[in-house]
Amino acid sequence: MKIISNSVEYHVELKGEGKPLLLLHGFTGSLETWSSLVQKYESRYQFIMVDLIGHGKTDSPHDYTRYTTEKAAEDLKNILETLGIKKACLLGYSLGGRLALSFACIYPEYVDRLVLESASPGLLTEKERKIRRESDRQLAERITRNGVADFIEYWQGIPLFKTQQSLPEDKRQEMRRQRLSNSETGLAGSLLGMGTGSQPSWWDHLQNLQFPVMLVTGEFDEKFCTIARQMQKLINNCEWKIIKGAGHAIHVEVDEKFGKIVSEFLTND
Ligand SMILES: C=C(O[C@H]1C=C[C@H](C(=O)CCC(=O)O)[C@@H](C(=O)O)[C@@H]1O)C(=O)O
Repeated sequence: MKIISNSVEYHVELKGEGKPLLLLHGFTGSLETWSSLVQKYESRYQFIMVDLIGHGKTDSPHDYTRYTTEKAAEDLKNILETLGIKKACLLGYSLGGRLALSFACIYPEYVDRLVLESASPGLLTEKERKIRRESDRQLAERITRNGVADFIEYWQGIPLFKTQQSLPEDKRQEMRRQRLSNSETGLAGSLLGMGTGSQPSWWDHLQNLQFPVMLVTGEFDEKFCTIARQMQKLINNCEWKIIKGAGHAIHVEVDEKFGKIVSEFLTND
């Protein structure tokens, strides 16, 4: 289905019955990344899958200021309102986790429980954010100059995704296909508008979260395990799961184990 929020046409798919669960994919991804999870648990949850702005079948505006975290969070609020959903659980992966946390900080009244997979609350200092904005700007420039295929060739090879090299070929090809289905405009806009250096820092807000939060990181993803360790100290009601045998994209690398821990957390009243 298509839902329009502030002139952006979002591609949204609903599947399953039960507790509403909003699923937010990562940078260069699409809602297709959740197919394994949805297939296994559609009898327990009403899955709301969204292609984020600039991704998948959702619009990719040319004005990168339309991609800000705050505007993307407002879009998610508008989508939930359009669907008549007053409160939902959220599961966000990486960029989708940063957006899920941003949504939860801005619109806490809509959040039942929050699962953050390999995600951060942003960067602590303006100096870090400035440096990151410049590196994301250079990546965006590369995408615009050389195209998506060149960028994905580079992106899938960064150290953060090292563990994905040992995935079965069919899984690697599926990830590649999803990444290649995105546009230069959308990926560049996402980096420029809602990159890690462009979003607000939520570090000082973590202590205010009142709903249950589960952080999930892969044991081989040192960077995001370090971030999760810091986050857990600041969040009142917070579990942190370190998943053996996984790197950054846990829901792809160890999908069965990931689905089990998420489902246990979401049904643990
Ligand atoms: C490389 C870093 O940051 C990027 C890595 C992960 C985020 C993401 O969504 C990747 C999803 C994927 O390709 O599977 C991405 C983001 O949050 O936008 C970051 O730019 C890093 O070292 O922080």
